[in-house]
Amino acid sequence: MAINHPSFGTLADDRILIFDTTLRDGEQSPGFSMNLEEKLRMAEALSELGIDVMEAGFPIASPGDFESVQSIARKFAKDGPVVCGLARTSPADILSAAEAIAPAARKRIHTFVSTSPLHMRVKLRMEPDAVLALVTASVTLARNHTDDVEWSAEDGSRTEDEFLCRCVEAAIKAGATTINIPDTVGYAVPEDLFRIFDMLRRRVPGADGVIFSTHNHNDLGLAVANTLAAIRAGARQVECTVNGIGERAGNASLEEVAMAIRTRADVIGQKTGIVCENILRTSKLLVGITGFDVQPNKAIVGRNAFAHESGIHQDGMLKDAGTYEIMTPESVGWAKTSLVMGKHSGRAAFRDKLKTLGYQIGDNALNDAFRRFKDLADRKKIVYDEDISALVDDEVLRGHDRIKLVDLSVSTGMTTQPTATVVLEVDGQPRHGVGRGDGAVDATFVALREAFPHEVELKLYAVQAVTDGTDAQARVTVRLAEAGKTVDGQGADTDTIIASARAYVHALNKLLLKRDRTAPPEMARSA
Ligand SMILES: CC(=O)SCCNC(=O)CCNC(=O)[C@H](O)C(C)(C)COP(=O)(O)OP(=O)(O)OC[C@H]1O[C@@H](n2cnc3c(N)ncnc32)[C@H](O)[C@@H]1OP(=O)(O)O
Ligand SMILES: CC(C)C(=O)C(=O)O
Ligand SMILES: [Mg+2]
Repeated sequence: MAINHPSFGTLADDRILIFDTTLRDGEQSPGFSMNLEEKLRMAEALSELGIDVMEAGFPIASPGDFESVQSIARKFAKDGPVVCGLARTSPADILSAAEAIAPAARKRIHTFVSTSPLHMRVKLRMEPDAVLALVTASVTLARNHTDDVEWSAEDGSRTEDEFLCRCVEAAIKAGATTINIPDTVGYAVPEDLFRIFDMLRRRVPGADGVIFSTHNHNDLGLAVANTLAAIRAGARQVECTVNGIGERAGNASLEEVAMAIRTRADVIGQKTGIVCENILRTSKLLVGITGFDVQPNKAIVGRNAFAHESGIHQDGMLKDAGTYEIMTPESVGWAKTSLVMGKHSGRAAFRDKLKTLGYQIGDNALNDAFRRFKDLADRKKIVYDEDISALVDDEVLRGHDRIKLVDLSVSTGMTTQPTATVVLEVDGQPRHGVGRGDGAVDATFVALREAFPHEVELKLYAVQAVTDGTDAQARVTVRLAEAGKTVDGQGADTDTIIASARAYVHALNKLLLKRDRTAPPEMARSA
């Protein structure tokens, strides 16, 4: 049945209201406090995200909280989401909330009290009848200040059915327009949520004229599942936070709830007003403000949420993204799917990556490059595009080399003279060389000269890290000069000495090519 609500008018049967409490319950996460300017920026982003109600804070909690709620209310003085302030049952709380939200075009007071036996006995130290009286008094007072009043049964999921029904009935009679049943301690399972909402909607007089709301904490990792169960039982408002932040293990995450509703509309049959394309940037804004990143595997907004590393998945993705993606990354604000290159990647993804990096290489070169890529991926946690470019440049450049570096070992230390042993293949024949030097690189170059005797001048030796981190590849440039001809050789590897040897051998090959072009054939092929 369509509900007529003071802030939303007639609410369509298939519309779920998103009540965002990032600025209130979310801010209750240890270390997540935001200052006024940060809250205003978040408020702007949340409004652009299309939330329906913004719980802007708990005005009685501190002068700072009061000021932020009031400033947010001023920001939405003409239009925007419903601005909500939280209040306990005491008149001081309710009056403070009323004053703070007053400037907003649409405003809500959210008043709550615990209804579970444990909370009433030990926390409030009150008899149930006294709590019931507070429900009526607090909602009545709140209604004197705004038509839009939400009442919450704190620890509602651990409240006895009979008493919960009496409290909800009292709140409705006193004028509450939204009834929220929180799973305050994240104890419930989806079956509990379905049962509670179904029970309340069937048993409480006046239940069909109000919006039921669900507010779930994630202590058992069930906040989103519980939220969906409540929707199935008729809840029309969902309380959630960006990135799922909130008290202890957090609240139901806004992005997960919104995308579950959208992606599984076939089962859930509802929709929200969330502008899903804005999800990622809102999440990133919160991360920037609080300094707390989301875990990489976080659904929707984690950096791996649309990243594929394993070869079989990457192959499927290249054939049809539907094979491994249930929603598009673009639909929540990501630029595109990322095929992450790592040790689980296969040839299909590697070929595709080369294509996007602008390489066109034949099958043999591709196979050689792929072998080196797998070897690199075994040694390096993340293989970046720059690593692949360095590796392919290295491989392509070596395609027709007469001299190939087959093996290199170096021993060095503070009290031993560095010694290098190299194995080369020159025109298909193995050559060995051993060299000692001032350092490991020097010894390597001496060993190379022994394996392939030549007279050249070393003009430049430069090392550069391809990416960050101690496992980054080094890109080495070696400049050699011979008889007025100068060549640059490049080599890349996670080991600087190997990269240096590769660069030297590359430069030597270039010199041989130059000799080939200028000398008669019989001379050119001699070392
Ligand atoms: C489930 C939730 O998320 S509820 C919201 C939780 N958020 C916060 O608590 C953040 C902001 N809180 C605060 O800044 C402070 O706790 C304040 C300003 C609200 C209160 O501070 P204080 O007056 O020093 O009280 P204190 O925090 O020590 O204890 C809370 C009091 O509120 C009472 N209380 C708790 N809930 C309610 C309620 N819904 N209605 C009336 N009283 C309540 C407690 O019984 C306790 O009263 P007591 O001091 O008589 O035992
Ligand atoms: C104040 C209420 C709604 C709350 O945050 C909870 O019970 O978790
Ligand atoms: Mg909460």
